[in-house]
Amino acid sequence: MPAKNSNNHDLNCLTIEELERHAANIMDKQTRDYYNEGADSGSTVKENSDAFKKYRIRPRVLRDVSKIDTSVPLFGHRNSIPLGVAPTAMQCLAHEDGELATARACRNAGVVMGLSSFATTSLEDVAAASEGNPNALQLYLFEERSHSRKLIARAKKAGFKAVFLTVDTPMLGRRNLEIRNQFKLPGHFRIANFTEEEKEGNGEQKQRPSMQRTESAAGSMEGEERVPPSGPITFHTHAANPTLCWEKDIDWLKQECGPEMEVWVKGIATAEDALLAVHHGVDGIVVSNHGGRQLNGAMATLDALPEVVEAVQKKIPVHVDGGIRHGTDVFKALALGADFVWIGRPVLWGLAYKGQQGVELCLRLLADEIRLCMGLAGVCKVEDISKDYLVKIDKSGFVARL
Ligand SMILES: Cc1cc2nc3c(=O)[nH]c(=O)nc-3n(C[C@H](O)[C@H](O)[C@H](O)COP(=O)(O)O)c2cc1C
Ligand SMILES: CC(C)CC(=O)C(=O)O
Repeated sequence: MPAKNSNNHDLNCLTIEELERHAANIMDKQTRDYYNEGADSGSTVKENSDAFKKYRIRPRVLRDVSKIDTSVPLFGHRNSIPLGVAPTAMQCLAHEDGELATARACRNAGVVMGLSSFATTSLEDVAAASEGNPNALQLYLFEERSHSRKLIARAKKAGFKAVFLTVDTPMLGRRNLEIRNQFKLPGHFRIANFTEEEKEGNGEQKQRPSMQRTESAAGSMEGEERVPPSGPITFHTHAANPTLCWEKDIDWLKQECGPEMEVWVKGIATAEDALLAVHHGVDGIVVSNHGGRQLNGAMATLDALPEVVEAVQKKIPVHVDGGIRHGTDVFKALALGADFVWIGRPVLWGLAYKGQQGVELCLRLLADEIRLCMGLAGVCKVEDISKDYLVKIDKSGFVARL
């Protein structure tokens, strides 16, 4: 069978599920387990995807859908689809070109890229590869402020449009395969945004930034005085920061980012926190449970979305991620009030499958599905997608209008 047909389809890979299967065969076990697993039993990873099945689309017909515009405004640009690439750490594990491949694919697709603080490519190199396509820097705000301050200043200088503060990691979730595999970043890779800190070394920082899980990720024991992490910047010592709080940290971050970069919070799951986010003047919210990698047993993000949308009352944009694998999933999330969605693992699968080409394929599959879904549902513009286009099906099969 030819690998491509006249529509330029990759005949071996026509869906995100197929991409996942190809990637699983290509990645080594350590990487596959690290990328794909969730916390504890992994039930939240599954529920994030399953939540979409509770909704069905109510298509409208005879509406002239010959001109469909899938683009949306974001960070002063037009994003070609209402979807962005969520920040995921250490992309060089999937493919040697890592974050550079993702940045180039995003640039070619006109899709925003979120870059993890714990990337294997520096933010300056990613910005250069993006050639003006907008990026957001995901931030793990360290207790040791000077490192974060430097990173923010570098992102500003490199032209990043926003900082996404991850707020669902006061401690790191327990990922059992990661522990069992004694997962660590192979020696030839770098946590590229912190190599300067490593060189500067303060005596305790002679080792290079490592990725080995340590028990300090769980925070201090009751009665023990908490000592901020020192030594090499590892994700297990520095990504989790149990001291983060609204009062102390959000104002500080807004001040550091200044007018040049928006400040978003990633990892909101309740109306209460959404209201606090609005109160503290952040520029936007991402409803997320970290792809089920943090609190297993948390609500699926699609289930958390309506209360956040209701609380925010359109005062700031609400985005969502978690389990999005089809164009129809994007449509459903938007119909429930999200302004935009982000995808995490599918991009890693694309990278593993064929590097930049694989990420382009991933984005193209979803872009095609979004357009097709809009056309078949009778919607020409993204802003016209509303809850009128959805019904919810409960366990007994009862169909309810929203
Ligand atoms: C392997 C992996 C690494 C991740 N790294 C980060 C990270 O460094 N920072 C962060 O805020 N979220 C991180 N995430 C979470 C994603 O940004 C996103 O919330 C999640 O992947 C969305 O769910 P999905 O993978 O089902 O699309 C990571 C997710 C995965 C799967
Ligand atoms: C640097 C990390 C903590 C990456 C992450 O967020 C994850 O593995 O889920």
